[in-house]
Amino acid sequence: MNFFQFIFQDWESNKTSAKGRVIMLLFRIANFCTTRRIYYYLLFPYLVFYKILVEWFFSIEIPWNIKAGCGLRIYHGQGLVLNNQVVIGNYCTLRHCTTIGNKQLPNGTMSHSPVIGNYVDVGCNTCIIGNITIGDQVTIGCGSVVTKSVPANTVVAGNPAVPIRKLMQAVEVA
Ligand SMILES: CC(C)(COP(=O)(O)OP(=O)(O)OC[C@H]1O[C@@H](n2cnc3c(N)ncnc32)[C@H](O)[C@@H]1OP(=O)(O)O)[C@@H](O)C(=O)NCCC(=O)NCCS
Ligand SMILES: CC(=O)OC[C@H](N)C(=O)O
Repeated sequence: MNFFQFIFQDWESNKTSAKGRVIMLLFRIANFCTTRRIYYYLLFPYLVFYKILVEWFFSIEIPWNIKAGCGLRIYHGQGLVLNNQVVIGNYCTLRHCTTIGNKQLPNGTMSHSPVIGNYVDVGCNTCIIGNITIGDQVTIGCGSVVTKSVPANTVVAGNPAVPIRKLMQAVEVA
């Protein structure tokens, strides 16, 4: 998928949220700098602008260099923090007051960050931390704390998050 297809898919996914559309457009331009080193140097002033506008003023931390699939939906656009090692699949939804990141291990090092599959729907006020994988088409209930991997087609909720339902119908993953 090329740069313009990403922008088109995000635009479509965020059609109910003008703020989501703006954030994703700004992110995709910044994320374009990961494609070649030269773009990083040429667009460095833009990366500074992106960081100041989106992090400081919008209170959204989507690092410019994360791997994020197409059609990423940002609902409400407040208080979202992602570690720069997070990987997000296609057509996921992220809501406000959500953190996806690493944790300190007993030996003092930092863990990897979660890898999120396709069509994952993350409820508001959620923390997903550690070296874990969230399978395709998982739904995470609002207020959940997820510290363990979640198999595909599962609804989890709570602190700690536990499966509350298994989805019978899986959508076809692009
Ligand atoms: C997880 C979720 C998708 C489940 O929806 P559902 O399938 O309709 O589930 P139900 O309401 O039938 O609840 C099933 C059980 O899970 C519990 N449960 C549901 N959501 C929960 C949550 N977020 N945290 C803890 N428990 C939850 C219910 O209390 C119920 O428990 P019980 O069987 O002991 O009575 C939904 O509750 C949710 O949290 N969606 C997030 C949406 C969101 O973020 N909205 C904010 C918009 S800004
Ligand atoms: C706060 C609220 O109910 O928002 C609804 C929105 N469609 C969402 O799922 O995030």
